[in-house]
Amino acid sequence: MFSRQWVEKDILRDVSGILNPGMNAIMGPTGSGKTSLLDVIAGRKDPKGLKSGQVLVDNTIVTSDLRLCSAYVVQNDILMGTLTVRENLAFSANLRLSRKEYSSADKQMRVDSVIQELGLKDCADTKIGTMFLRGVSGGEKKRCSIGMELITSPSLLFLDEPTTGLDANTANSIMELLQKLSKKGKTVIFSIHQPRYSIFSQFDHLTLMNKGEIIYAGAATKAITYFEELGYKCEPFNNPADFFLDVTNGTMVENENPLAVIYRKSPHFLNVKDRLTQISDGFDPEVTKGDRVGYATPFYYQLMLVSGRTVRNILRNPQTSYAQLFLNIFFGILVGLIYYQIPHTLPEALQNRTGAFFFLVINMVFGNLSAVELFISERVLFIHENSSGFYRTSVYFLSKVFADLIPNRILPVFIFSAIPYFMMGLKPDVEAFFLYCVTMSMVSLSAVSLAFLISASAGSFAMANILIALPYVVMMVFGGFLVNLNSMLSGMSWLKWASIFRYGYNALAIIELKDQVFTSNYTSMTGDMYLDHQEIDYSTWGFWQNQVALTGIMCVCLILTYVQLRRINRWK
Ligand SMILES: Nc1ncnc2c1ncn2[C@@H]1O[C@H](COP(=O)(O)OP(=O)(O)OP(=O)(O)O)[C@@H](O)[C@H]1O
Repeated sequence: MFSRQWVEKDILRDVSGILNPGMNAIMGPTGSGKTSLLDVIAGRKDPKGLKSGQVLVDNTIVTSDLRLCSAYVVQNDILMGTLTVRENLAFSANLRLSRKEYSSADKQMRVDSVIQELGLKDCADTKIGTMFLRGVSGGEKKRCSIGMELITSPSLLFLDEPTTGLDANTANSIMELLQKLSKKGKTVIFSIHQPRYSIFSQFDHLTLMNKGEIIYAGAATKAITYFEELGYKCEPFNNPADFFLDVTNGTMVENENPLAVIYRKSPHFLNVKDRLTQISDGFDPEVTKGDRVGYATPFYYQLMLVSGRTVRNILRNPQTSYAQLFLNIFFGILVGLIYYQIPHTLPEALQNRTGAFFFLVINMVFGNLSAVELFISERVLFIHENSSGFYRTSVYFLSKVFADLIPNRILPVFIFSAIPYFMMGLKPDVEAFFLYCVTMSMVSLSAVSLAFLISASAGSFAMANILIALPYVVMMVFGGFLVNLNSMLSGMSWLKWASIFRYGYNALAIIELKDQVFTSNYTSMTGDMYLDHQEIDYSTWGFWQNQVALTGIMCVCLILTYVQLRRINRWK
């Protein structure tokens, strides 16, 4: 149960070749290793998995830096659904084109020309679409994904199955566009499953894969002759792509791949091997290490654009924000009604006040549970954009803090705080009200920060829900209201130091009860006496230490959130 056994699997074996500018197709049946090969060449596979071999681009060893200066179109389109096609393209252009070389007008022109080239004019101002919002069609989405990469005019373009899921005409027009680019001297490398003839005829170079090995790599036009020489006949009118798949099917003999063995002995491969040996002989890894590639745009500019997009996304998808606001108003009124005009007579005066404070803190903490979805729902988008050089991790993190934490988590708190404060008839004092709002905001911020940390650490909602429930419930028990912390086992009571509930509850109790006098028929009791009895330090520092502790929890959680975002695995 506790020991993990890793089973090693050979996914690519003895794969060598040279790809030049032009249309380079990687073809083969499903599971033959097309995507794996593409990812290795593109520097997107975890180097730990590569046991031997080297990939060179322009005589430079491929590192993850290649991701910043090449383009990669993934199989499942990853776009911001609430933005239009034009806005998505502009986002890519603004972040990935250097401001020194391109003015705003130049970037605008590039967006327009990509829209023109990809035939996206009719849907340029249509939103991409989300789960709840019908947007552009699948083909238009695919073209937009390609456009996001073409914006930078990359000399090296990788595409993982660019035609999968598209109708024949759309697939054809996309391949024609890629061919046009390749004619301009760009190296287009793509995996493709079963192209029709008109698409196949656009390939310059073909790499045929079967079970992780190459069974042919060379000019696409010479592939049929190669297999005919081996005794395989392509029937007239048969699509060569279908013919190659038929050839690969059924050629495995136990663990042997005879076609791969024959290919490795062919004069063509020996020739390629000689050229590769020459390249590696004249290759000095130190001299050819290549300069570190940086981001195209500065930090503050990225922050402005990514925050702007986050705000726009919230405004166009306002359900969560509305629900948050509605929930705050509803619970504010509910608390106000339950504890309406708390009297100054004992025992209600103390019981209702302390009960109300605990209820308010519970609402503040649990009302922010929605924050756990923040990094999970955008995880794929973040990984794709971050690893493709759109923006730094710190930019993404700060954009969430500015565009989500402040408007979504602080503003509604003031509404929630103000409603019950006056309905309950708490201290009619401006300073007390202000300190009460500060405390509620700090409770909200520290609870949200903890939710952010869980969100950045968990891969799924289910996991995040389990992980968030545990600290919230433990902190509630150690909040000082449900159980007397002094009577607790000393081995457990230290947990009170990490309880957001305790700091929030203590601060609210100090603000309201300090210097108040409560009476009953024959006796009177001061708030200070109650605070003494509960061992709550109500000195000035005693009050502020709760705020310091909440700030500390918030800072630690936010720093750890950033660390977790950096640790997310970007390798495929
Ligand atoms: N991380 C991994 N762990 C285990 N097996 C893997 C891993 N990555 C790839 N494979 C296996 O390697 C083989 C090649 O996978 P790959 O995705 O490259 O194939 P493909 O030719 O692109 O297939 P398809 O056309 O279906 O996308 C498959 O059998 C796959 O299950």
